[in-house]
Amino acid sequence: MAQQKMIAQVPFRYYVSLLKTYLTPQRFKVILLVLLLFVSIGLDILNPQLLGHFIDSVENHMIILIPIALLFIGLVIANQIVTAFASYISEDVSWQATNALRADLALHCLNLDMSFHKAHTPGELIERVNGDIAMLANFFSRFVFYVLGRTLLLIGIIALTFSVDWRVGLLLLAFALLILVLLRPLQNISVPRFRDARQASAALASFFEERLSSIEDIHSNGAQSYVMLAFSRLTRRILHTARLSNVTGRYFSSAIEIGLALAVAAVLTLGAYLLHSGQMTLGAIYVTYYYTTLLTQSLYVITFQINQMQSATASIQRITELYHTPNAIIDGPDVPLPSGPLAISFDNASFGYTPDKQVLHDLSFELPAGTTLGLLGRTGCGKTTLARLLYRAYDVQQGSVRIGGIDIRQTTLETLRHRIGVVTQDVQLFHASIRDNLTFFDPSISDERLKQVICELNLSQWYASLPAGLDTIIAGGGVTLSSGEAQLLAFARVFLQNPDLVILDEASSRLDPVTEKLIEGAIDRLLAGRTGVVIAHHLAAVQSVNAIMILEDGSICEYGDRDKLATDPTSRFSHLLQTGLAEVID
Ligand SMILES: Nc1ncnc2c1ncn2[C@@H]1O[C@H](COP(=O)(O)OP(=O)(O)OP(=O)(O)O)[C@@H](O)[C@H]1O
Repeated sequence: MAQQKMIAQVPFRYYVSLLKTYLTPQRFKVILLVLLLFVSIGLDILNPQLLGHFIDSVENHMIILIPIALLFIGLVIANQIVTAFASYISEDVSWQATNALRADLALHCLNLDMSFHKAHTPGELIERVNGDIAMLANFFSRFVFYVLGRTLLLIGIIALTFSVDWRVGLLLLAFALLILVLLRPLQNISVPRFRDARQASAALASFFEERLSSIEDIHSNGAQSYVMLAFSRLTRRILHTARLSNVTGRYFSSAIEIGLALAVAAVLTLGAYLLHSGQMTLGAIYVTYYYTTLLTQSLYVITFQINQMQSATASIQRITELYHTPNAIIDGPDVPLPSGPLAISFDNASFGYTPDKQVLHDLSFELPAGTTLGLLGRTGCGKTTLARLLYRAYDVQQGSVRIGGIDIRQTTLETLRHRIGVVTQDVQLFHASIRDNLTFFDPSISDERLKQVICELNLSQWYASLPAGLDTIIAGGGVTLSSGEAQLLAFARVFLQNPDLVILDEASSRLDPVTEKLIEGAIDRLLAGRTGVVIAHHLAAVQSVNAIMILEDGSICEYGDRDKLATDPTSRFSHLLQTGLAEVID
């Protein structure tokens, strides 16, 4: 219902602004295209006149028949060349515009906040950025240029027939208006059908993407048949909606065909009457007949393109919706953060993912710059959530979070995230080379720097075993990394970024004892001279931190200097040290 409301609200000026934004950079090509269209329209109108002359000259001026015929053939060939050139430019302009829009939308999606991404599956967004935008290519090329061109042709034809005989002109004008008026209600029937069809296809893409990403669970549970059941339900919906939308589209061509038959009959009857009364020549009747079919063809093209536009309309509506989805995390005025390690402070900060459930309650603490905090607590107590607030994956609902003394809402996301390095529990690797996985496709980082970081992480031996060094392709058919190795790569990424605040979320939990030992020293080096937050389930991971915080149900249960807490027999931390973290916390 909300969607329906939104759809009804896409204003005409949005189409204009879309065209203006994406066609202005290509204005010279657009001007050339318009000129070519004019030439082509002129030729379309001129050619039947030649044929009329030809027919009228058959009886008396045989001598000029051959030149007329040759000129006619020449103009037809010229028209075809002009049309081919125009269609090349039109496709070029439309795909350039479409790709520019695609890039803008992709960037918008990448920048949208985490709550948006939790609510929309990647499959759904891929369908928007790919499927819906492909629909728009039609709008940019065929609709704009063909419809505009054909409309001009239509006006030209009607003006010319008026000059031949005002009664014929009036008849064609009435016919064109009638068809255009009839199309309006048909359009209202089609738009929702097209939209449903696109939505059904987006739902399938989203479903399949989600299932493929959990393929391991599906295999291990033998759940293929259940997946296929849901799959066939979705494909049935596609069948139903696509059938309905395509059949609705047929109404247009049927209306046009019937209209053409009526118009030709009316024009020929009128022509016969005028011929008999000596007011019209046979050639003029032929020209009128030709114009009637040309006019009908143009109406057909216009309505067919409007028909196509219906799908573009549905796409535009869905793209508009996505494009105007505001980012919940808004850049501040870019108050600069101090250089060097960054202090952290939470002031009465509260947060919940949903309004009905608060996850962190009224947190207040300060962590001086250059010190490291070990964050402990039961599963689900809010450790990861606290870390997410630091890099503004989400914003607090009450209170504030300050980094380097600055409220993080006063900085920009770029500034903030540039200064923070994060290693999360789930390391995402791309199907790309080790180099690209380390640098996030940034070519300015040299191979020497990468090798230096690999060496610092004591990964030289592992690196030597890679078949193609930094060019080794990982994931998606390439070299498969263990989760430990993947985490080591994530460490290397943070090393390269050289941040002033480092967050390690369960960073060592997946490492086997040997690998863990391997990078222990590297972690110390990574945290040295920086502020650090280490979320851990292992007490070993918080051995060298300066401060300890224990969270319980989203509140601070204990916070203080690690050594002091360790030696205070009444502290929760010293109790953990004696009993072992696993029994008490997990
Ligand atoms: N994206 C999310 N949307 C809604 N609720 C969430 C989301 N992420 C976490 N939660 C909920 O918030 C609470 C705190 O989760 P959080 O991941 O911060 O805990 P944690 O202490 O890091 O747990 P763990 O030790 O298992 O990683 C949990 O109840 C969890 O279900």
